[in-house]
Amino acid sequence: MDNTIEGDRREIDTLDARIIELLGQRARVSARIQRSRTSAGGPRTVLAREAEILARYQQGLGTTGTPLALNVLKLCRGANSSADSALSTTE
Ligand SMILES: O=C(O)C(=O)C[C@]1(C(=O)O)C=C[C@@H](O)C=C1
Repeated sequence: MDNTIEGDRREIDTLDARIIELLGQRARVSARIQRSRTSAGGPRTVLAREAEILARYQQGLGTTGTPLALNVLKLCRGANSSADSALSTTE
């Protein structure tokens, strides 16, 4: 029983590490888009695009998908700041 729980926890830890890595990767791609748009004089955020993303998370994960998507977007908007060292590793 304990062995099964320990094994499953190791699997969860591995999955969480992958999710964190993917979120960092997403944030770096998002920062690239935002930099490109703002350096051309555009806005940092595009609400229509964010609405598409919210809808996709909700479709895939149900109502919990919405706050999750909002936090993913928040993370990715913040990744543009040079003070954010946790996400600033190169791709
Ligand atoms: O798709 C874009 O245009 C982005 O800038 C990326 C992104 C995102 O992280 O998904 C970030 C900010 C925008 O408000 C919309 C979406």
